[in-house]
Amino acid sequence: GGCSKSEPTSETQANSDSAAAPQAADPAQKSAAGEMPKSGVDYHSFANTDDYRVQHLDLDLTVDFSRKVLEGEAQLQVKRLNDKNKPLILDTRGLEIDAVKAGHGDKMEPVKFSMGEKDDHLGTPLKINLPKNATKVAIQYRTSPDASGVQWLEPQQTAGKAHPFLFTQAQAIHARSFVPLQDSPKVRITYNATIRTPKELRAVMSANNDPQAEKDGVYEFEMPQPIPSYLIALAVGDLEFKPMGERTGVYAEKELLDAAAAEFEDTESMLEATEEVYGPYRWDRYDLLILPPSFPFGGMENPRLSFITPTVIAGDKSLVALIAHELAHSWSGNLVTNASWRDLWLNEGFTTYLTNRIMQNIYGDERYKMEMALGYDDLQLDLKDRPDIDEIMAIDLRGRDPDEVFSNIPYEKGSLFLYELEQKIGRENFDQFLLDYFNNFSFQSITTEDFVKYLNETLLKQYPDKLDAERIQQWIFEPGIPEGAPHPQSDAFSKLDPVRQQWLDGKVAAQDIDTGDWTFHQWKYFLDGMPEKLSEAQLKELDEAFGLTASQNNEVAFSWLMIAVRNNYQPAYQRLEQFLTGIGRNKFLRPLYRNLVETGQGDLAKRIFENAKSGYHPLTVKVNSNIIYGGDSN
Ligand SMILES: CC/C=C\C/C=C\C[C@@H](O)/C=C/C=C/C=C\[C@@H](O)CCCC(=O)O
Ligand SMILES: [Zn+2]
Repeated sequence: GGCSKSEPTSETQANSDSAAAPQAADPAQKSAAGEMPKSGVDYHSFANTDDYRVQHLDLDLTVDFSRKVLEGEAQLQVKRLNDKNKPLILDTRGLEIDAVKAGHGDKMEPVKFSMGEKDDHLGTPLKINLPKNATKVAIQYRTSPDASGVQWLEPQQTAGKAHPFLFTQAQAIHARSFVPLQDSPKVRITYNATIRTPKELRAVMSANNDPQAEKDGVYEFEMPQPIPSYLIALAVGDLEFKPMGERTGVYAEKELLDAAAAEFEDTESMLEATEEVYGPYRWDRYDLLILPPSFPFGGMENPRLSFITPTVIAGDKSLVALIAHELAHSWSGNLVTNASWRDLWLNEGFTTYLTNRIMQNIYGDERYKMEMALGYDDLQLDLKDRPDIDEIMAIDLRGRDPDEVFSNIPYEKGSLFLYELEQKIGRENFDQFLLDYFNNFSFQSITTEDFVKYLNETLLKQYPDKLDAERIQQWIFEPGIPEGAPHPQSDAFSKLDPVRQQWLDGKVAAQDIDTGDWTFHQWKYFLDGMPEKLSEAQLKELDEAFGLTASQNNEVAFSWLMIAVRNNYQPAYQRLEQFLTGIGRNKFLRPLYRNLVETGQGDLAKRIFENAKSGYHPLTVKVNSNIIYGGDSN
C-alpha cells in the first residue's frame, strides 16, 4: 500500500518566502497519517511551479573528461504566473553555482541566490530573487564528478577501448544533477544546446541530431517540442551512424554498428505500423543510440534518440521488444506524460500495451502471446516477491526514492488493465479511444485523476453496459489483480509444461528434448518454471545438454544464473561473476544480488559488487548497494 512517510507538499517547500534559503524537505513534517497524496502535486521537486513556469532552456556546456565535469551556462526563459514576486526555486543536485543573472532581452543583471538544505532524495533547492520584469535567468555552474544522472566511462569500459564515453540518465529525478531547472514531469520545455567536446568525439542529444555534423568539437542541438526534464539526454563518445530506414538509424561505436543496424532493422516498420493506428509520429526522426554495457536499463525513451543497452543485440532479433517499447513511448510517455512519478503507470502501462501490439503487428500472433504471457508472469513475480513495492498503479511515492520503488507493476498491471478494456469493448473501438486520447492530451502532462475523468467522459459513457467505474477504480487504486482479469496464455509455452515435468520425473533425458525451434521466450519459460530446488545432477544435466552457463543470450543467461544461485551450482559461478561485472543493467543485477543475499551468499555478493562497482552507473551502485548492505528501504 501507499507509503505514509511523506515529504511536505511542494507548496510547503516551494512557497517558502522567508528571507532564508528554502527549507529542504523536512522528513519530520509527516502529512496526516493516511492522507492521500494530492493529485498534481509533485513531491519530488522543490520547484514552485505554481508561481513560475520555465518554458525554454538554452544550454551551453563544455565536457571535461579529465575533471569529469560538465560546465557552462543554463539560460532559462521563465513565465511568471502571478504577481506575488516570490523567489524562483529550482531543483539541483551536486551543482556548483558560480553566478546567477536575471533580466530580459540583453539586459541581464547579477541577482541574489542561495542554496537550501540538501535532501537525501531530492537534492538541493536553488532560490533566486528575480526582478519583477525578469523573463530570463542565466546560471553559470558545473556538475559534480559523481553527478547521479551522469556516467563517465573510461576507454576500457567501451567497445573500442580507445576513447572515454559519457551519457546521462535523467529519469526519474536526475536531470537536476546536470542542469538547474524545474525537474518535474508536469513542466514541459523546449531546449537548444551547444555542447563542446574533445575533437575526436561526437555529442548526441534527445534533439535534432545531425549524423553529417562535422566532428569539430562543437555540436548544436534543438528540441522544438516541449518535453519534461527527465527526457533531456546527452551522450558523448566515439560514435558513428548507420541509417536503417527513412526516419530511423543507429548511432554506436563502430565495433557495434553493423550488428546493431541488423538487429534493429525492423524499427522503421515498427514506426510505420504504430503511427497507422495511434496517430502521426510527432518527433521527426527516431534513431537509436547503443550505449556501453554499464547502461543501467534496457532502454530509455529519450525523444528522437532512444538510448539502448547492447545486451539486446542477440543476433536473432529475440530481444527487440525493447525497441518496440522505447518507440511506443513516442506516444505514451513522451507525447502524453505522467504529471508526477505517482502516475508512472500512464507512461509505462500504456507503453507496455502498445509494445505488445507492435510485436503482434510485426512478428505475428504467437510472438504476441508469448510476450504477453511473459509479462503476466513478471507481474505475478513482483506481486509475490516484492511486498515492499505497492501493488497499486498510482503509487504513493511521498518520501521515497523513485529508483528504489521501480518494478514491473506499473508496466504489467497497467498493460493488463488496458488489455481488459480492449477485450470488453473490442480492439477497433479501443484503438479509436487510444488515438483520441493521444490527440486530446498531446504534449500535455496529466495525472491519474485526469485519465479517470477522461475515461468517464468517453468509454464509460459510450459503453455503460460493458465497463464498470468501480472496477476501474479497483484496478488503479487497490492492491492485487481484480477477480476475473485476463490471464494471457501461449500454446508455445503450454506445451513446455509437460516436457519440463517429464524431465523432472526422470522420464526423459535433457539431451533427448527437441529444443530446435525454441525462441528465447520459450527458454525463459522453461527455465523460470523450474522448481525452487534442483539436485546437482539435474543442474549438471541441464547445463551439459543446453550449454546454459555459456549462453550468449543475456535473458537466457539471467534465467539460468537465477537457478544456479539458488542452488549454489558452482560451475556457473565464474559466468555469474563475469555477468554481474560486465553488465550494468539493473533488470538483471538487482534480482541476482538479491538472490545471493537471500540465499546466504551475501559475502560473495559484496566481493563481486566491490570489484565491479567502479564500472557501474551511480544509480546501479545505489540500488544494489542498498540490496547488499541493507540501505534505504524507503
Ligand atoms: C513507481 C516508481 C516511480 C517512478 C520511477 C521512475 C523511474 C525510475 C528510474 O530508476 C528510471 C527508470 C528507467 C527505466 C527505463 C527503462 C525501462 O522502461 C525498462 C527497465 C527494465 C529493463 O532494463 O528492461
Ligand atoms: Zn518504458
